Amino acid sequence: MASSEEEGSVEEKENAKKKTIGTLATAWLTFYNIAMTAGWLVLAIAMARFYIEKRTHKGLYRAIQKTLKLFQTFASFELVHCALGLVRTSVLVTGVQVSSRIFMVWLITNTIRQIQDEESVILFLVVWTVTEITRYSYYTFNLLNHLPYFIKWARYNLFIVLYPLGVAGELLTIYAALPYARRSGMYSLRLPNKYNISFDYYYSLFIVMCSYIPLFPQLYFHMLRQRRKVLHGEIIVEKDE
Ligand SMILES: CCCCCCCCCCCCC[C@@H](O)CC(=O)SCCNC(=O)CCNC(=O)[C@H](O)C(C)(C)COP(=O)(O)OP(=O)(O)OC[C@H]1O[C@@H](n2cnc3c(N)ncnc32)[C@H](O)[C@@H]1OP(=O)(O)O
Repeated sequence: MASSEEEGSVEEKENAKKKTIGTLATAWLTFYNIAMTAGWLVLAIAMARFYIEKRTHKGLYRAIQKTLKLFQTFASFELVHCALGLVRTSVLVTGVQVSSRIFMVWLITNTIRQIQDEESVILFLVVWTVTEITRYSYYTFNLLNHLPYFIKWARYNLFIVLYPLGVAGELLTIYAALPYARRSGMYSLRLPNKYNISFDYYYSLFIVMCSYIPLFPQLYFHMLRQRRKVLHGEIIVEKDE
């Protein structure tokens, strides 16, 4: 049987280990949030400069696409953060949010070039940019324990308008992509083939569009609950999501 002295030192070691992990996690999250805020700020400046110089939105997506793809893909780390328990967020909610963005960037706007100049693309780009600058700066200042009230206010109020606008931009963009997806037969597998399976990207886009109906309200109500908790101090018992 271990003596009480030995037990005490095991506990001390465990506590020290937890503290080190906590410090490392905070350092990583601070670095990550600063990098993401900077990335989205660079995007905002690039978009504003493009529009001021060219006076048109045509060609804007092509001009900023590398930065967008880099930082939106980097957002996949958010799934790792909640899976590892570094942040108190549901993997499911984050998964839906991140995967829909990755899908929009890589499988819609990046691959279907003909739609890159659509106004709806600019709509979701502007909305995402405002959202992410606010969100990542909120996380950064929160971690540093110096959160200005206007950032807190913006984080938990702007989404009320920005979320529906972003969703509208995304849905209109997928809708604009439909004819090109149908004509090109891209990412589709027709029968007969050696795997004996068929997949139609065009129809799967309809499924994605329909999936916004049950999934978007979940995200929106999740944010409304967060808003009540953070701005009005309501204690909310979250069900396992
Ligand atoms: C394969 C094809 C799939 C297709 C699926 C199609 C269906 C799609 C339907 C959904 C459509 C979504 C569309 C969307 O892209 C449109 C837009 O985004 S429009 C723009 C407006 N959007 C927003 O405002 C929401 C932005 N997103 C988020 O806020 C988050 O992603 C979300 C997961 C929704 C919510 O975040 P969270 O639950 O984390 O809320 P909090 O910010 O309050 O954080 C909770 C606590 O965790 C701490 N935290 C979280 N992340 C960090 C971090 N990076 N660093 C440090 N701390 C972090 C946070 O501080 C909170 O801690 P505490 O409670 O202690 O204060």
